[in-house]
Amino acid sequence: MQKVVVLTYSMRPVLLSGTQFEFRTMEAEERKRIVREVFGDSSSSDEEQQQQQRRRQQFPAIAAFNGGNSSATVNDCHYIWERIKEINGLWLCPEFLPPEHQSSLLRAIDDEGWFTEGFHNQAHRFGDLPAWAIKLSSCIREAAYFSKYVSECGDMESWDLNNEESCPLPSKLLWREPFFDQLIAHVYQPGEGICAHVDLMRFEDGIAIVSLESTCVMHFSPVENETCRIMDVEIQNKLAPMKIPILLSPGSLILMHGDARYLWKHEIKRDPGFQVWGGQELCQKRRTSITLRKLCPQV
Ligand SMILES: O=C(O)CCC(=O)C(=O)O
Ligand SMILES: [Fe+2]
Repeated sequence: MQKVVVLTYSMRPVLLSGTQFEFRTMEAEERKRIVREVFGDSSSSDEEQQQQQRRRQQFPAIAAFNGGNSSATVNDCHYIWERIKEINGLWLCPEFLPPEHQSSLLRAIDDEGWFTEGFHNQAHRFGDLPAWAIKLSSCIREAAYFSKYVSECGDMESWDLNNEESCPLPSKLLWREPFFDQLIAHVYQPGEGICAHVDLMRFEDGIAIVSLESTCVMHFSPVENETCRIMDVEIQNKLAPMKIPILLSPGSLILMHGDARYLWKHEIKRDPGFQVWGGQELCQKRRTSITLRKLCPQV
């Protein structure tokens, strides 16, 4: 029997078609050393190509999404993220899924038959996620791992393993298993949205939202708390209208953790006058979104 040792972040021995896979846990330092060994510290363009090839082999989720066609890898294994500077823990990847992946995702949702009755606009799934959602989760993990972002001074930066703030998700969330075990698919007709809320506390930190079809603006506003109540009126007035707009285009992904998940509400208001970007009212069509979260362990 062939025996393969896979270094991973959690202990999961499994047996797959005659091959025994033994998963061994790695400590953070060892992980860093291996990542350095595999990807190297510095790179010429040749080396960079080889690195990308190796990464593709290691993280085949994107390729698998498109029937094994590895040429479909987004941004050649580097995902460009925007850190929303006003909100700690909020990251946007505007071009997460290329159009062909968006279409296959919409087809997969359609095939589930959740929305065949026109009046259904939300479907929840707990526990074992459908195969397409598991692939999507892997793509999200890949995107968070192979991230580049535009720094304050406008330079393109890569994730610095020693600086969690430069990564769209802290490693303890990025490498948890399962990454997600709950999903909601929403379908919004023009004019429909979702009121301001913080996601329920029964879900862990680290939430992903993938947007499909019509572009929309999601607004983030701070949760009112004791500090707000005791602040003087002038400060309150300054804070009250504070709404941070984020443009969610088709194929985009947002990741929320920490403050963004617990201290800010998010909402989509599609009444006239609220869906404005660059001074222009957005044209509204049907919008679909997929929210992925992990349930807190039951006590
Ligand atoms: O549709 C969206 O983009 C937001 C969904 C959302 O906030 C949720 O499912 O909790
Ligand atoms: Fe939400």
